[in-house]
Amino acid sequence: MSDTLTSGGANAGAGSSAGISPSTPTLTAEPRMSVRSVSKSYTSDRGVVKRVLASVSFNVAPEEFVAIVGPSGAGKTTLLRTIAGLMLPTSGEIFFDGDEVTGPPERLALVFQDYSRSLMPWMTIEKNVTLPLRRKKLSKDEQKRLAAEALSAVGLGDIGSHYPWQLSGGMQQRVAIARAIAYQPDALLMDEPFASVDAQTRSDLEDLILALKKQYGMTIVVVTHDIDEAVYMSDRVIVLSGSPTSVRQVVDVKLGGQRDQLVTKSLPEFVELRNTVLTAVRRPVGEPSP
Ligand SMILES: Nc1ncnc2c1ncn2[C@@H]1O[C@H](COP(=O)(O)OP(=O)(O)OP(=O)(O)O)[C@@H](O)[C@H]1O
Repeated sequence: MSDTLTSGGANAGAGSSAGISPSTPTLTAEPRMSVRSVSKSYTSDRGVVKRVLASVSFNVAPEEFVAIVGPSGAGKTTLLRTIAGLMLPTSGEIFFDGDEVTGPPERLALVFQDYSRSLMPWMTIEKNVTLPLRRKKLSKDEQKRLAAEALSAVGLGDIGSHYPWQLSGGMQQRVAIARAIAYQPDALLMDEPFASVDAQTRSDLEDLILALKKQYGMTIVVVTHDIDEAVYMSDRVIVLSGSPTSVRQVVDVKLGGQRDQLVTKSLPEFVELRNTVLTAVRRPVGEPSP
């Protein structure tokens, strides 16, 4: 285990409040995503400027699973939306496969927490899943094939003709995941994807995402409030400081590729990693990391 900043080339933003020194990138391959000194401020109608991100820097390697955690209101969603190209940074740059992100990259898909707002209630499940595929200009048959394959991959093979409101919350979130998978993205960004489902469904969806990641070889970045979830699912956990946010600490999660809800979470290494992440999240501003 390491709680330093060397893995995957992640580093603390300049002037990190935790006083962590920048790391030496260790990646050999070109990163899938590179967040370089990204700052983001919002300006209110009355001209008040609020700085939310303060020089955030880290890389994400191809097929890596990175979890982002941090205090409430730190700017996690802002960071994810900026990486997704849904808004531009105030300063700094984001690269996806070496190209600067100036809008949503085509090979990237998003899953948000609120499935009830991300699925179109008047469309069948099949139509919801094929919706983003229109961007790819595929034939109708190919769209249907990809939708059927993705729905089957999330365990919902036979509900293409149903409507979202006929499904449980967990099933709707599976549909949102299927929609992302059908798009065959290289990378998946997820913002609190399991926050609105019950505990059992949550662990099922965590395992589903891990299985899909293996199957499709995706790079995944997830924002979560759940420290156990962050450690259980990821290869690295990036801990953000309070707003204005920078990278406070990066924790390598060396638990191997095979995760199991009972076995993995009972390992002493898991407990130690969870404590390391929790301590980093709770550390008061200005207090250096151990
Ligand atoms: N579009 C916006 N305009 C102005 N301020 C915003 C906007 N979006 C977010 N903010 C502010 O930026 C700060 C960070 O918000 P953000 O949602 O990114 O944090 P978060 O870490 O994801 O929060 P949470 O942990 O509660 O989900 C908050 O103070 C929020 O009010």
